[in-house]
Amino acid sequence: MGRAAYRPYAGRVRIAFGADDDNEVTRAVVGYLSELGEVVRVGAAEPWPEIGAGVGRAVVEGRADYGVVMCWTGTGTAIAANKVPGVRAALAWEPWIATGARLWNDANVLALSLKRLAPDVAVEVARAFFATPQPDPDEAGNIARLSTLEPGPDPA
Ligand SMILES: O=C(CO)[C@H](O)[C@H](O)COP(=O)(O)O
Repeated sequence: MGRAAYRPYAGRVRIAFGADDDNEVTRAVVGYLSELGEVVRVGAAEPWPEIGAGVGRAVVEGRADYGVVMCWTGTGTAIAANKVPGVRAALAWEPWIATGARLWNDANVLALSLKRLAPDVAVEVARAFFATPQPDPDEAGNIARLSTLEPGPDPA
């Protein structure tokens, strides 16, 4: 899977973005996302669980096509986003992981650490995520299986 496999997005994408802190890494990522499409900011002043879940809800409710969450580790917002049924949030720290999350997991939310990635690396990871628009068709069964693991509605 080399760089030649990456394809740019055809149209403008709507990206829900939430972070529980603001630094040069979050600003670099938001700058890149703003070039890519429309950035829908979610819950800047809220604690990380609300930010992660808020971004997840924006995606599954169709207010955004994808989400990006950031916190110190990236893990808390990823966990919170994954509590929302229909979200497939993936923590990535290098481009190959982000590409694989799109290809093999159809991840719809990218989670990044705002403390442990350099700004240019964070942007490269996001670029890899958004340059991979279609999941691998061979993984369709496994990706569909994920939704069967989600809790169903409470019995009446
Ligand atoms: O990485 C995080 C969660 O995984 C948070 O960003 C980190 O724990 C800081 O949170 P708070 O400002 O609420 O102490």
